[in-house]
Amino acid sequence: MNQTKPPFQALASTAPRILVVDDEAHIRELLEITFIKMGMDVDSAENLAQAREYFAHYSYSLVLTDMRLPDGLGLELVEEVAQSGKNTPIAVITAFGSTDNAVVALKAGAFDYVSKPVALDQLRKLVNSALQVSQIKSASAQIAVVTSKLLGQSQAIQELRQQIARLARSMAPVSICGESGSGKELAAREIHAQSARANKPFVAVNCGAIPEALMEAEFFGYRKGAFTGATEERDGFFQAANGGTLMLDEVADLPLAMQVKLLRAIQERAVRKIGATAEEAVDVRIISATHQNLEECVANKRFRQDLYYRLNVIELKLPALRERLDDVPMLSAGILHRLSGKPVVLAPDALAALLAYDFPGNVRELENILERALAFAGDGVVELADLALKPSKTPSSSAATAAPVVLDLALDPRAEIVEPNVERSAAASAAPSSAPAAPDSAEINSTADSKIDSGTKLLPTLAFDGSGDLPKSLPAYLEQVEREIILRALQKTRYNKTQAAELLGVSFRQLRYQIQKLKIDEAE
Ligand SMILES: Nc1ncnc2c1ncn2[C@@H]1O[C@H](COP(=O)(O)OP(=O)(O)OP(=O)(O)O)[C@@H](O)[C@H]1O
Repeated sequence: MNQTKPPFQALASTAPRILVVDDEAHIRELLEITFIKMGMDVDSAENLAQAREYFAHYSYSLVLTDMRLPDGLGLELVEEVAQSGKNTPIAVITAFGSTDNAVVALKAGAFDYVSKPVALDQLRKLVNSALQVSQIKSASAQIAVVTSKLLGQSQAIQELRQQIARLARSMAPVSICGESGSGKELAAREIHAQSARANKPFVAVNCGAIPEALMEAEFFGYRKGAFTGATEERDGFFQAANGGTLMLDEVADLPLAMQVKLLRAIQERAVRKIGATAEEAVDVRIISATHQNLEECVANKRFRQDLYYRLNVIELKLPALRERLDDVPMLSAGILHRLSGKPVVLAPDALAALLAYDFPGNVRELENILERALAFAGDGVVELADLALKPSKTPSSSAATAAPVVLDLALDPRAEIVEPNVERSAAASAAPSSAPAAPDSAEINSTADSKIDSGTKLLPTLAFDGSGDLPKSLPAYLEQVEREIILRALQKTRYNKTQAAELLGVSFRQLRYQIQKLKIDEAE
């Protein structure tokens, strides 16, 4: 405990050093003892002025400050430390129940917070994360540039990569917005991969894909015997992501009742399994994403303001591809290389056509276009016609023999990126078999085995009968086939997209993308 020693002497110790700022002597003492037991050196300050002096003289692995101090607010220190350029993680101690303060501090640059009364195990976790952050902090900016999977050299993407590297050092919830296919999930994965949580799970949950009746079980888990069919205890998404990151994709699709439960879990950092009496602590960083305007959802009362406030601590905006078309050459080269595994080039007029396109489906659409083009391209060159960007172009007859329906869906490059032991997407895991059944599951089970017939069977219902003349436009024809099949699957599943996707053998995201792309009105 160094408060009585003459300050600012040269340091002999190489142990991590922590600065505790609190005006209450007994709290300082408790914290000092805890940190010393953890093998750290501790300096204590009882007000802002002292804290500033310490911070100016020493390098710290963590600063931990109370919010209310005799000569000012802990928030001022948060801002000063965050802007000091020293990359020191700072965390705040908030009064019990004062989560608003925590949000304000996180927004100002705090790395994390603990609430009074301070739980020692939470404190230890916080310190361990801070130490890891300090260790990786200098390397992380370089890692971001060298190993980022977010391709592109545009100003917007460079800034995005820098923002991600900064966000990776904090625990603050991040809300990612951007059009469909613009890279929101990829960005979330990067934040996780560059954070101190990288070796813990990243769990992506598609909130729009979980039947409402199963949500609580999916998010929080359940105890054996909690309801009929709960034959064994099961963890939910929160437990699966413990220590790591939980991505709530399409968060605007959460029903209001679930929003209340989620807010509580996030605030308390604890969840209660269905059928359990006690809560269990969970240490999860939340990243949410949506392509909808959350503020509008709040204004329309479809999204709770308090949850919005809690999730939207830091906002990350993904630019649409049409706003950064200068990234198209690099993205195309990267995607073609990934898909074909050998050198493939874009003919100059093909590249020019892509540069003139506005990509309503963003990078995912570019991937789709290139994947389809690769199927047509020969000799390692993708020609303009292979892109099939303009429906008026007459396709070659050899292309017309390709199996049409399978083509667009099966070749979709967005097959879920499954990383070993980290992924548990809601769409993929669907309902726990033993959890309460979705209202229409009985009907689905009866059809689940019989996948929709292959495209050739459907052809007679379309203008082209496959026997003589070629269709006037192959892309338009294929779209029509695809639209018809998707509509049939949707009707058959009473517009349950998760089950329709299962029926068609594609992922939920793939189906949702096709529905948007083909502008399928679900009331059709
Ligand atoms: N900058 C990028 N560099 C390389 N690939 C990218 C980039 N941005 C997106 N992608 C790729 O585009 C596809 C779509 O990205 P992603 O799934 O992250 O989008 P999204 O915004 O989460 O979509 P949705 O809103 O539909 O959930 C993925 O295959 C992803 O790897």
